[in-house]
Amino acid sequence: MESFSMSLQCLEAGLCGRPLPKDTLHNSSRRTAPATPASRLRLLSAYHQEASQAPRHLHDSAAPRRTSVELKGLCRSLATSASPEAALEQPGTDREQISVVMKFGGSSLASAERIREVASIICSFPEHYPCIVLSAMGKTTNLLLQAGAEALRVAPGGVPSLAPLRTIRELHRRTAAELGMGSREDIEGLLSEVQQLLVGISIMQELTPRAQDSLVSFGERLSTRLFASYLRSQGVATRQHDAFSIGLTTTDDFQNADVLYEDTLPAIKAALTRPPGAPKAIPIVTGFLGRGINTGAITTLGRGGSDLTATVIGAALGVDEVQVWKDVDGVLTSDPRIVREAQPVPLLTFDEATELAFFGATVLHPSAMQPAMQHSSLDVRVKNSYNRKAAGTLISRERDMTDVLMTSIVLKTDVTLLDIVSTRMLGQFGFLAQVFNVFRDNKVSVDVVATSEISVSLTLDPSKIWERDLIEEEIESLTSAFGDFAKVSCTHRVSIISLICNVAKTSRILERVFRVLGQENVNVKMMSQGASKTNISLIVADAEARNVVQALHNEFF
Ligand SMILES: Nc1ncnc2c1ncn2[C@@H]1O[C@H](COP(=O)(O)OP(=O)(O)O)[C@@H](O)[C@H]1O
Ligand SMILES: N[C@@H](CC(=O)OP(=O)(O)O)C(=O)O
Repeated sequence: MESFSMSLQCLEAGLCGRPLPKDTLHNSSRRTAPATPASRLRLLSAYHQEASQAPRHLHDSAAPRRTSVELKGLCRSLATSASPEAALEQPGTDREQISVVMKFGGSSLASAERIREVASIICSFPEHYPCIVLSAMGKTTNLLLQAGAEALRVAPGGVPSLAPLRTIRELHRRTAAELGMGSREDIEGLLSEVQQLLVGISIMQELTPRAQDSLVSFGERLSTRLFASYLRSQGVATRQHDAFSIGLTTTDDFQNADVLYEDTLPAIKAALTRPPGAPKAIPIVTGFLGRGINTGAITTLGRGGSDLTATVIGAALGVDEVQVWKDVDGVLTSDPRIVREAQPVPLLTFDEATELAFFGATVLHPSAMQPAMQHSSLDVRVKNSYNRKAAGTLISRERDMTDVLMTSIVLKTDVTLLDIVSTRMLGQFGFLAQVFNVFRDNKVSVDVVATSEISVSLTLDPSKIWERDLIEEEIESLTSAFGDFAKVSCTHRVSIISLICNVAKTSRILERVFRVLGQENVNVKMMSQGASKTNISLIVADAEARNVVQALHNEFF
């Protein structure tokens, strides 16, 4: 254990480790000219080669459970290339301020074994002073949501034995024990607080969006305390922060709050900037959570919102790179659950990543690129915590599109399609404005739109509908809101297939797309080319969608 403690201490002091090729991180403190896409590709492949020479157990997700003795070996193997003295001479080994934000999602934190792996990943970037953003462990957020729903169906006395609550309790206690930490007061305190909240929900027989956000916040509050304690037990100075206590301020839209950047960025910068001479500690910050500006209550940033927390913190601190560590080799050419042979995409622009996330690729939060695009000059790198050797995906402002045709194929299912036809004469003035006023007044988001002079076809964002328990009822009230100025027909269960592609080559792309659709005997209900110039959307029936995605993937990759 001592050796691992030492290595992590060295990491904290910026002394230890097998330095990765500096430029591969694209965030050295000595960054000079921005790397061109081609040079970044070369650097990515250099990193790939270098990393693949590391011991097998560093990247093999099937490797046996690592004991502390093995962990010692791992840290030693990371510290082979330089003596502390030599390492000191390298740039970035003695950072005064945070130089990188690293976010680890639930899948990277599913067990004690994964938590050890995350610690060793952090250890493998000795040239950086990291800020760590964590999601809840494994499926804890889903379990908390289930516990909330079940609390409404049981008497208060039945709450302590609710199955999801028991699973959460056991997971955190077992993990703490397996990490050698035994019973921890802070963890036990939060576990009893979450139980009290569930009892309250059961007594009130009410689960408001506000209470639900407080409820799910326990996932990240638990994981960050557990991880910070673990690193401390290994000799690394850490400081746990709840993002809502260090100034991450949002609107009061519970369950899907928007970050208020003017308030948030300076507050986070002040909270996480180390005063000169103060002892160094790695901040471990809750992802996903904020504080509502008017209510002062805990809010959440939408499912998968920890990616956004990471980029918000990165923008506040002015770092060059935010790394989001997942369970896949980067952003892939399609959802691997639909297309097994999907491949990593090495480079993406922020626009492409945003479209991809918005149209259904759950790998990134749809707003996560916003701080990078609007409030800083950072890049985002998607990496695999189960396979460090994989180069990952580098997301930046621009890339060379000369040779790009198709980048990724994304599927969003269970969408509702509305066809809205004017009942008035051709060329009716203000028809489109009237249509969109109805959506504004009903606060319903629209995904894909296609228009003619007297009709509009559009799809409704299923996540927004689901969050507000709309579905049938709300769609009915929405359609009646069109009154007598339009006739509305509604088709449920359609899918949006979004082709994230080089729209400058539309003719070549569509010629191949329609050939495939013809071969598959599939009829497209609607088509739209995004204003962002990175996306062509096709609307097809749900039942046909997965086959179409697979067939298009075969065609283009
Ligand atoms: N285009 C895509 N590229 C990569 N992963 C995708 C894509 N579309 C969907 N996914 C899914 O996203 C998952 C990773 O996102 P997520 O589970 O939110 O990670 P984390 O919880 O670690 O932040 C993958 O396991 C994969 O199943
Ligand atoms: N725990 C939250 C926030 C999050 O970002 O999670 P993940 O990084 O595991 O997708 C969720 O499940 O939505």
